[in-house]
Amino acid sequence: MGACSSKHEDTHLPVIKRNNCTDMEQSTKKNDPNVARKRWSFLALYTRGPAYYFFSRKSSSPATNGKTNPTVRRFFRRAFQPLTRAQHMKAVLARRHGEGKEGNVRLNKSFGFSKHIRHKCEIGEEVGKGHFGHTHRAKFKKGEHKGQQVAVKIIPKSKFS
Ligand SMILES: Nc1ncnc2c1ncn2[C@@H]1O[C@H](COP(=O)(O)OP(=O)(O)OP(=O)(O)O)[C@@H](O)[C@H]1O
Repeated sequence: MGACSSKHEDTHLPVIKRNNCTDMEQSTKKNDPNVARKRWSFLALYTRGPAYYFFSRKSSSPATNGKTNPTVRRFFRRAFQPLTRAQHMKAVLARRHGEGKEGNVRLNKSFGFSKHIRHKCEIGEEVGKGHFGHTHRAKFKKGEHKGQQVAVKIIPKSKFS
């Protein structure tokens, strides 16, 4: 009827009319999202799951009333706290010694020399610096290694806590 008008009538092109609308109008109605939504609204199963709202950044859950949940975001942004220097050192040593698979690893402090190393060695100048300590040139004063030049790495006790 009068509600459906077409440009084709002006240009005298053949127009096939069906249900008072042209084919062109039928196709535009098909592409209209409102029409499509109405048509499929009876399917209650066609809804987004909670995982969609949980993981998508742009959309927000209807439960939060359009507002984002900062706690959830913060949780996902930083899943693990960064290791402290001591924890890092423990992890490195555990990996080096092939431990860590059991879970609870204890740091082995039985290596190296006691604080009386200066009685045994003559400690010279610093030759380098590592992550955890500094390395010095040293020479044994007594014992089976007397006269031998070595490099001694000094790790402060604070790094072991
Ligand atoms: N035997 C050596 N002779 C000469 N220089 C050395 C010797 N051992 C270490 N150094 C010097 O000391 C620096 C630091 O050595 P270190 O072993 O502490 O390094 P690192 O393993 O990287 O340290 P970290 O394990 O603490 O991260 C080296 O870069 C090197 O220049």
